[in-house]
Amino acid sequence: MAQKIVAANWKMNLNFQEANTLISEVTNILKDEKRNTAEVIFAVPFVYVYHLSNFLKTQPFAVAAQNCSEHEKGAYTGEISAQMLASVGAKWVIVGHSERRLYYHETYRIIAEKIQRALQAGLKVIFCCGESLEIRNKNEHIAYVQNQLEGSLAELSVEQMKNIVIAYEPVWAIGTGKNATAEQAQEMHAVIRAYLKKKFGSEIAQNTSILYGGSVNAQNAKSLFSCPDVDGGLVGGASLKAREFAEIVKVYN
Ligand SMILES: O=C[C@H](O)COP(=O)(O)O
Repeated sequence: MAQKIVAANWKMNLNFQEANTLISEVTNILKDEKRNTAEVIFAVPFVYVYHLSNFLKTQPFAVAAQNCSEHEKGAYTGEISAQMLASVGAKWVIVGHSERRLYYHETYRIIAEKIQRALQAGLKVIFCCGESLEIRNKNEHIAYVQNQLEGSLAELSVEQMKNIVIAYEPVWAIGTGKNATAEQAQEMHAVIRAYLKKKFGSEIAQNTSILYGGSVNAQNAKSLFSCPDVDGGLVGGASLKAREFAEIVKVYN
């Protein structure tokens, strides 16, 4: 059975003070709840990873970074390695987000290398995939996502796959307020699970969490999360509002 997960992706938002306020508000709201079944992760800007990991140390919430370098270490000015992130308390890292693929030209190969670095450093990975509107309109979305999976996950072992979560994020739904319907999400999640079964076997297919991302909010989370192959969400905009994000987490209560 795959773990249910609700992950916040703050992207490049919030100054330090705002970040502290938000995390305090969210965790305060959630701490009085009967402990829900979902794991809650906050993917925060690099510069807050150390501080927020310490802040959450005694609480049942984990910190993720939003990216890491494909290199282990050395002369890569401005880069942050997976090992550095692990050493300051990150437990997770997002890899292959469509914004990284689009704006920073991350290829399947670079993403595969980042995944290897992250796993070597002991981080768990949220691997993102998803098609653009153009590809969906050509009805090529299924083959496209299958290629993304094959392009970056194919070399992983079954053992390594135990530390991978997949986030299906159709690009046309990200930040647009236009989420995929439950049917569209379920269709692709089933495709992803079928890929996992074929490539890594039934156990990995059953136990890998597959999250949906793209305009998830407190109104649509319930219907999206009740799809049989949707194991939670990767939430952008709505994760910047304490009450709304907490409502999304509470879908699993
Ligand atoms: O990583 C999160 C996704 O890009 C979704 O962002 P959004 O919830 O603002 O659409």
